[in-house]
Amino acid sequence: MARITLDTVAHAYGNRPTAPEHYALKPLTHVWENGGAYALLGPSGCGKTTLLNIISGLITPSQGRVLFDGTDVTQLPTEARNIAQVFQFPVIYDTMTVRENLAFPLRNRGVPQPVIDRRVAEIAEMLGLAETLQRRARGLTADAKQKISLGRGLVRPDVNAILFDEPLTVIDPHLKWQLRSQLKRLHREFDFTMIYVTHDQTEALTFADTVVVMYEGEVVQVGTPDELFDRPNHTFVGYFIGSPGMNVLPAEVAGTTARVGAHQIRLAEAYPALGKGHRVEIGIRPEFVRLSRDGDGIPVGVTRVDDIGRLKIVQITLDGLPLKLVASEDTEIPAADARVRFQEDRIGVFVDGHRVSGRPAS
Ligand SMILES: Nc1ncnc2c1ncn2[C@@H]1O[C@H](COP(=O)(O)OP(=O)(O)OP(=O)(O)O)[C@@H](O)[C@H]1O
Repeated sequence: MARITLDTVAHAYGNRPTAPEHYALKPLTHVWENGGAYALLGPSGCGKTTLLNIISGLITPSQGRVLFDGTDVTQLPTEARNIAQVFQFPVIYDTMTVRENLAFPLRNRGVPQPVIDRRVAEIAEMLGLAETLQRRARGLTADAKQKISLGRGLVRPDVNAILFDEPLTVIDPHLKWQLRSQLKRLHREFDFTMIYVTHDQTEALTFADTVVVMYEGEVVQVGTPDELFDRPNHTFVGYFIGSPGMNVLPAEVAGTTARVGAHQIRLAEAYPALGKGHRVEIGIRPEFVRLSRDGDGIPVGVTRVDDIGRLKIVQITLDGLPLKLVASEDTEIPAADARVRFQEDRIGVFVDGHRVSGRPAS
């Protein structure tokens, strides 16, 4: 296991990057702590695989350094980094048995046979492959083949890190849930440094202790699932994490007031006058928008109500701007003259997508 440091690492696939948008990965400094369970989360094309490949050595970054426990490995190939990788699609030997496939990474390193046998049995048991150990991989289902791939990634106990690139994409949804929990358990048991790439927030939030959120080649926030929910640093994080995502409204902000259309919304903190050539927005999660009962609050139109069991998701418009709120199942949703309140201390202020901090209101 190793502590992996990325020191102002950036990457452009073209030869002569001249503008920030030429970079698939914009400059990033980050430390992946020894034994951490990380998810790298973001939409398609945001640079997740590029970042993972820089760590594994499949890509040499255009700039910056990669350090494993303080040693510069930037120019070292994958084989020299002692990293295990699991890809989206099975990487296995079809003509070998399941046992031979699982044993391969250990045999390759000259691990003694009794240790191989023990470790293969342990991993096979954990992944539900014990019954198929004698079978050739060729005839197995896509699910089973990907499980073998996972097993090959997990079988070596001495790796610096295990990198997973969307490893459950081809797996049946029922099995997905099960495998995710098993990976989590395995992390607790063996304390591997694991980095798990996904564009699925459920997958990221259930697997990881720390989630690294990427957007357009940039890491926009690193935090625990709770931090990402409670205090998104970027409107994208607010929108991407949570279901439904955070409401984002264009606003004019000065002092403790946000003006949205014709309405004034009180903020818990004070801000200097923001704007002038920048995009100013406020963000509030649907969980913190409440229907007002006392005839006070901001008038909204209700456009749709979805019952999702114990909760209702209510779609509303505020001066034509679409918004969502979450209410409990027994909440009466008024057909007309609805008004809402925003929970002040849950409103974030964002300039050009990035959260800005206010000062305590006097
Ligand atoms: N070999 C390459 N040559 C040129 N551009 C590339 C190459 N690989 C990736 N890119 C570009 O770099 C950007 C980031 O791609 P990357 O594969 O890292 O994103 P991702 O978040 O992993 O996406 P996905 O989830 O779709 O795999 C994209 O714009 C992509 O088109």
